[in-house]
Amino acid sequence: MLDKVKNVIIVLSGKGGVGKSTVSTQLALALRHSGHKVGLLDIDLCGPSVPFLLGLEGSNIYQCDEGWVPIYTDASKTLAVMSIGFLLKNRTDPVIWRGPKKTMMIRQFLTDVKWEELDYLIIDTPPGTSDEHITVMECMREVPCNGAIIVTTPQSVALDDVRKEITFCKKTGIKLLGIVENMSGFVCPNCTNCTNIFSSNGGVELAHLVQIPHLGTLPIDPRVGVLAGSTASVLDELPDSPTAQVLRGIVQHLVALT
Ligand SMILES: Nc1ncnc2c1ncn2[C@@H]1O[C@H](COP(=O)(O)OP(=O)(O)OP(=O)(O)O)[C@@H](O)[C@H]1O
Repeated sequence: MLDKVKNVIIVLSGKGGVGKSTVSTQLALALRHSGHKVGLLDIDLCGPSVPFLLGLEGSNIYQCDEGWVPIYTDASKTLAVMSIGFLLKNRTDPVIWRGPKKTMMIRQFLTDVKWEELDYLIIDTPPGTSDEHITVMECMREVPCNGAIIVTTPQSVALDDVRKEITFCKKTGIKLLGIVENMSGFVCPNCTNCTNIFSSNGGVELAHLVQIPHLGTLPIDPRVGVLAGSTASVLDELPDSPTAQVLRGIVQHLVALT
């Protein structure tokens, strides 16, 4: 039930391991930090990472008359989370499902979860343009979907796949809100200097090429990895970091759009 959800934002990438779930969780935490009520829906059925990233593994979903109740991270219910990870008996159990079953599960996440009043619902997706993406795009025709944020790393091997995702969004009519370039350079934990280990600027150039906004460039920052496993926001824990600055900018951009 998405009738009480004001804004829906999908986080996508053609490539695995580029930091979609990290960006999704930190964006959800940053929106909450700025006073919004937020939901985070993980539709990566085969590799759900949101329960781990927020330290919610082992949490159990229960059902009320109106549907599944999402996991709330705090008593004030400012962050609601749903993932298949909460429905598996063991976190190492594989989900071996064909398309129709995946489609049914994602539809249930959108229609059978009792999402309370939310300012933003962030949807974290698996890599690629498969059943999960097609289903969510179909469902988005019926709800107030603001559009998609594309996450990429700067290397051309990721950018090529990300371009496919952009074409997919255009074909399915989902608005592209912008590109986030992640893992762009390494911030030394000792001197805080940033070194470009791989290439840099690929996301910026792609945004320019496909004429969508570049929302920001996030460095590799081991301190961000350390925050995984808790509901600690980069904005609270590392307020002066380049990551926090970029997240603040993305939040401002999204709030201005919505
Ligand atoms: N900017 C960053 N700085 C440091 N570590 C990062 C950063 N972004 C992501 N990571 C780390 O990289 C790993 C992969 O990130 P994440 O799980 O978010 O990627 P993903 O794109 O969602 O992967 P998947 O292919 O499962 O969808 C995680 O261990 C995460 O902590």
